[in-house]
Amino acid sequence: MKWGKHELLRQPGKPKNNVQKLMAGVSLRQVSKHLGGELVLREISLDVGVGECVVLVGRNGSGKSTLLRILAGFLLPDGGSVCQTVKGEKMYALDGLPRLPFTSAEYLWEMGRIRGVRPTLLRQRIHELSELFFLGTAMDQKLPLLSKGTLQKVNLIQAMLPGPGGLILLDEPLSGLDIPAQQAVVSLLQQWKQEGTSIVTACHEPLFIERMADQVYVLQKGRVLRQWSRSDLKELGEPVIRIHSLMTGSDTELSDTYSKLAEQKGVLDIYRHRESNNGSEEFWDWKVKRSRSDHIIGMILAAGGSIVSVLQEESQIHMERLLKGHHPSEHPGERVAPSTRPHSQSEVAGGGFS
Ligand SMILES: Nc1ncnc2c1ncn2[C@@H]1O[C@H](COP(=O)(O)OP(=O)(O)OP(=O)(O)O)[C@@H](O)[C@H]1O
Repeated sequence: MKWGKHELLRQPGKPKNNVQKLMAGVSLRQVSKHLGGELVLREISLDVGVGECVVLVGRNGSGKSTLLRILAGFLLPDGGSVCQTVKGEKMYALDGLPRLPFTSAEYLWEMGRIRGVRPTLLRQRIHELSELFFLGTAMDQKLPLLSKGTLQKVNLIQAMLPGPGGLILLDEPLSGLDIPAQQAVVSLLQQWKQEGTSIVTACHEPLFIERMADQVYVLQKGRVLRQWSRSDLKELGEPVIRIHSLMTGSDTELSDTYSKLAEQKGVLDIYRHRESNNGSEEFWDWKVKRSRSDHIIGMILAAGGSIVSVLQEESQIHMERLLKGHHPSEHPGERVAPSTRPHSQSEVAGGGFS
């Protein structure tokens, strides 16, 4: 389902595209914050343009939630300045939605009213968002009884009631959500971004980062370790498809096939899993560029292999390395020569899935 078929959340007169990206939508300069006697944010400077998405990544305790709370105005910085010229509402879905004794529907209604959304519009928005996030009967359940993922959906919906424009702050928005709900959130946020909504979010989902981020700030112990831009993410190249194939033949034949196919354009990695020491069957896990996947599947079949499964789109961001400060497109490992080993071990060409 594509949000906006009713055009309700589109602000009249606002262009859908070509939103001017002002570097001064939100600016933090040298912001520091102590909590419990500890310096948890150290001289953070950050700019969010209008219609830009900034993603904060970092290990637990690196300061992401504290930074979001400062942007939301829940915490005041001890040092530095926060300047916001973004027009429109400031919306937030931060961690820890209180489990108040309301049903989801009651809670969303009250939150919308507090935010000043007119009743007719509010009713429409609650209806559309609850459908989009597949809330179903959970609308009539009390918040304390909701599952973690469902509570997260309610949290996101309450943040989105004012509609696009302004600034939205999201702490791990996809956490606990099922795949359809994750996809719904990402496509809605993509649409909101195009309509000029500035987004700041702590998120560790590589595909979210790849699709949404204009800037990525890597936090480490309260500092900005690295900052990456959209152009850095563009170096990631196109999305990746995983193919699982069954290959048959003698050791020599399989090695020949491997040598031939591993060099094909668009092949990024191949893991070889031998079924048994004596047998002539191997499972190969492939990582290939999407644009070459049909061609490579054809080559596998032509080599006498069969396709066990094809999985869609994997992000090329290596999160662990990103958190350590490496460039988003940098991958570990080099291609190694193929060899055959027992089933318990696997071979890898060109690094690994990790
Ligand atoms: N109210 C508080 N009092 C004292 N220390 C706090 C408080 N809130 C957070 N901290 C500390 O501040 C540091 C940063 O916490 P924060 O929640 O911002 O990190 P985070 O990057 O969001 O972590 P996580 O990924 O686990 O959510 C941590 O060391 C945390 O223990």
